[in-house]
Amino acid sequence: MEKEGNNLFQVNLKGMIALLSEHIYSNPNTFVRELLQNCVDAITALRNIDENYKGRIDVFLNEDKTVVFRDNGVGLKEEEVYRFLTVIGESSKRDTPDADDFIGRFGIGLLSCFVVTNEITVESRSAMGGQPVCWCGKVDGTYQLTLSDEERPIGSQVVLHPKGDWMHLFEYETFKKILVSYGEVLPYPIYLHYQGEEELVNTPSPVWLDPKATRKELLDYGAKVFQSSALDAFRIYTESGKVEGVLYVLPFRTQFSVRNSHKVYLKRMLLSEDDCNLLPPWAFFIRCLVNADGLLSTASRESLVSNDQLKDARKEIGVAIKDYLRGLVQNDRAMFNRILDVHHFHIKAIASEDNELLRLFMDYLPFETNKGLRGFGSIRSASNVICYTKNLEDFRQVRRIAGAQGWLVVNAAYTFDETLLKKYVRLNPELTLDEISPSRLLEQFGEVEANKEFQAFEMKANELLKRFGCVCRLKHFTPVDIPVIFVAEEKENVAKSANNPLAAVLGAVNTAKQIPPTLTFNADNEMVQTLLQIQGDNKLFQHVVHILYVQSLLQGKYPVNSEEMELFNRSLSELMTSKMNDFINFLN
Ligand SMILES: Nc1ncnc2c1ncn2[C@@H]1O[C@H](COP(=O)(O)OP(=O)(O)OP(=O)(O)O)[C@@H](O)[C@H]1O
Repeated sequence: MEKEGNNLFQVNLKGMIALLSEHIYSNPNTFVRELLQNCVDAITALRNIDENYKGRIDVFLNEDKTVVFRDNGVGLKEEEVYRFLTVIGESSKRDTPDADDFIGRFGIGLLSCFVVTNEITVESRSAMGGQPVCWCGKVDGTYQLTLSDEERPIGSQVVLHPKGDWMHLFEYETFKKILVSYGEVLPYPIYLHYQGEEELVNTPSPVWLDPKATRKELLDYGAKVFQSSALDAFRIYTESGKVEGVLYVLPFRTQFSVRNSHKVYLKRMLLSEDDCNLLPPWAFFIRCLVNADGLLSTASRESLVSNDQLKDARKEIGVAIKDYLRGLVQNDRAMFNRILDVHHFHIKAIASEDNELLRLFMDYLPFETNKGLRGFGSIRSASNVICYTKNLEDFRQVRRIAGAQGWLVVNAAYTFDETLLKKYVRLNPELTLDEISPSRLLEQFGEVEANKEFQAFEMKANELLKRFGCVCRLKHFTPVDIPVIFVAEEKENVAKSANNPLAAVLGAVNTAKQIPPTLTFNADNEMVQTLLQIQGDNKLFQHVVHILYVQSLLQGKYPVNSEEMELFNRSLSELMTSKMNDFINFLN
């Protein structure tokens, strides 16, 4: 039966604590971050009243296996303990005018301690007066609160009794490493106390947040932090999200799919070793070491909330990277070339979506041509007509012949290359693009005169290669040292390899032919001229045609099927045997 009125949900406190403490924080070290952060926030609250107040954090790894985080911050009064420590989700940092100054805001961070302890004790004395308080919360959801008349300094200390399973986290070296990783650049000094010794473990003013730091200082710092030196380093600052720090240019080629390691801090607390979506998707050649004072973290504090501010910050970072590259082109060409050497693929990606950078970078971008790797500047200074092939197959086929015709041909098969060429030519009307294909190339070859000898030659050669679907032609072309050239459009190329079942299927689907596979004999080549003279000797003629055919397939990197290979081997061995017999006969 339905009851009237608004009813309250019941909460299983124990389950809730387990959920929040064990599942929202994926890493057992998280409690160090949460406790440090509470210390920092408490000091910040006091500094908002007195800006000259000197905060400090002391962490004790005690002999009795207790761990203490102590701060000289604002502390808590009795009623604040009731309000903020006994209610899950309540936070003193959320609904205040200076909320933006604090790292915490969800009111659940302290619960992360329950991953490593069954009991949390908070001893505190408020800077705002009142008696010192001692609150002890247990993992079963119960707590005790006592007031004390004892003298205590202003501030708070949190005491944990680590659970057996997690004792290894409290070994000196391990614990110090965790403390340093989270607290390294927090704005107040952190002292670690162990066996009667005290050591400062952080650098409240790190060089990478110093606007006056030199390039060398930034590079040295990056090399230490990431254990890998960078090609270059430059500082950035964004209005949106107040992101400040250093971007490093990676010294090695990166894949679009590979994740690099970064360091992203939020209000000086380490947030993630991922870029947290601060970098634009094309900036894979960049590693970031940044602090964001104006962005929000998710509750697990392992990534940034994906909001408009983050989007705008990412845009500003994109602009900063482009500005940096633009500055190099104008003032430090040597560095730009070093970066291009390693990251030209990414730089091409940037130029392909930004006309201004395209104009600026294009002359320096490398393209593969039939005359080796060339900067676009050298390609366009050779001719206003930019010849290019769309795919690698076409490029392989045309490269040598085109070279002999004096053409410079760009292989635009790589990602971005064709887009870059087309965009750049659109921006520069004095240039034109000319797509070269094997069939276009064949059209350039000179016709032979229509005499009977030539026609008979073509007919006989055609007859021999008909079974491979290959047409034979006799033409004039350069260079003269090439006796034959085989040209087939890509689809033909696939269909040709009939011994491969997959190729046969594909061939059946791709029936649209552009040009038939054609073996063109060079009428200006010495061997072909000799071949023309032995048309009468059928065997010898056959062998040479077969060998030239298979050789041209191999040279053009076409697939050669087993029938073709067998023919090649047989022709070659018969030719050699007959030549040796001729020699023996000659000797006798
Ligand atoms: N060292 C401290 N000094 C003063 N107050 C503290 C201290 N530690 C905790 N508190 C109080 O306890 C509250 C709850 O702390 P808790 O760490 O659970 O959440 P939070 O810091 O407010 O938010 P978040 O969950 O985002 O970290 C705080 O809002 C603060 O009022």
